[in-house]
Amino acid sequence: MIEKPEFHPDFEPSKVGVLLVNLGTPDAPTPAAVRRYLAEFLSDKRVVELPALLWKPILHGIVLRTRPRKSAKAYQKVWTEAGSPLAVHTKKQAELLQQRFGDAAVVKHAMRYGRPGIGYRIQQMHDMGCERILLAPLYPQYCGATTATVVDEAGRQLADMRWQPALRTLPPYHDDPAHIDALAASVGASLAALDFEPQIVIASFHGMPRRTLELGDPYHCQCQKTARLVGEKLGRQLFVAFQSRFGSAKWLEPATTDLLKALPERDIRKVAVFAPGFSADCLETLEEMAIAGREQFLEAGGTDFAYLPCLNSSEEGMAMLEALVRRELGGWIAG
Ligand SMILES: C=CC1=C(C)c2cc3[nH]c(cc4nc(cc5[nH]c(cc1n2)c(C)c5CCC(=O)O)C(CCC(=O)O)=C4C)c(C)c3C=C
Ligand SMILES: [Fe+2]
Ligand SMILES: [Fe+2]
Repeated sequence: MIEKPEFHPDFEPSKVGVLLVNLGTPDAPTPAAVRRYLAEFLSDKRVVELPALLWKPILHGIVLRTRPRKSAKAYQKVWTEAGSPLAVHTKKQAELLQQRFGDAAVVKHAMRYGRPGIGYRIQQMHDMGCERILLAPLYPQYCGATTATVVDEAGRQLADMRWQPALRTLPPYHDDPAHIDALAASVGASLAALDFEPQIVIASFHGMPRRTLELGDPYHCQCQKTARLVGEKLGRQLFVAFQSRFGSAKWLEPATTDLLKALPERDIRKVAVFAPGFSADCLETLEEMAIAGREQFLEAGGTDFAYLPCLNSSEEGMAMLEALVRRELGGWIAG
């Protein structure tokens, strides 16, 4: 029998990990917690692409003094007993995906801002024996402010590790048939359950500064493609709009709020809105669309408004995630 050298450490058997990542959310719906979250999020150069000398005084002198209180009020409207909806859905997605993979992979979730952090999770999974990790940013459309910053953050963690896991990243899945089928099935079922027939259905994506489109970010085109493909599958045209405008620069248009306010004048009084850029419902969909968007539309003269939920941890959504992840794990786990 060959003796193990005394200095040789014990290793866990090699495992495969899957890390689902979403944006992040405050720890509590309070101004202090929201301020901590916004300070981290809005200091990311991938999110606000302004020179630091110009942006830091605005961020610390204006934004972080005013926005936390306003945003905390918005968070309070959607907060649940289990916590922030985004955190609840993302955790659940990881738990259900873990059940689908069983012993074949270790599945965890992380947040780009706030907790649990990406670096913490990569280290934890590596300590558990994951020598191969699939990093899966849960953004169907690629955007520097979302997908790229997740990969940047993982890179910072790897830079500090003596023994790095091998890393793969999930590509954008805006036009993946599994994604389009899941969205069409989910939206189709939600529309069929309504007690009114919407005259139009709006696909509302998170907005981005228009400049990012001019600089070559594929986000705008990928949003248009998702909406076109889902529309084809549903057999109806979808209207694309962009929500959550931030700051005074020009953002992608049309803005969802402007569209909702203008539609009743054109005698469009029954609408349904869904948010195919979000893999889980969150502040931006539940407060900005389902609550504020509804009010804006009804005040402008609309009569019927429906917000249709994201895929979240629905059967369609989980089947899609499993299909995407299984494909990306090709060669790492048995077919
Ligand atoms: C410059 C500002 C912002 C850019 C660019 C931006 C891009 C972007 N964001 C998401 C997804 C989410 N954003 C969320 C919240 C949120 N977003 C911004 C600003 C920008 N987003 C702010 C200030 C906030 C915080 C809330 C507020 O104060 O209004 C969330 C929800 C988080 C939650 O806790 O529920 C998500 C998800 C995408 C997909 C995107 C670019 C494509
Ligand atoms: Fe955002
Ligand atoms: Fe485009």
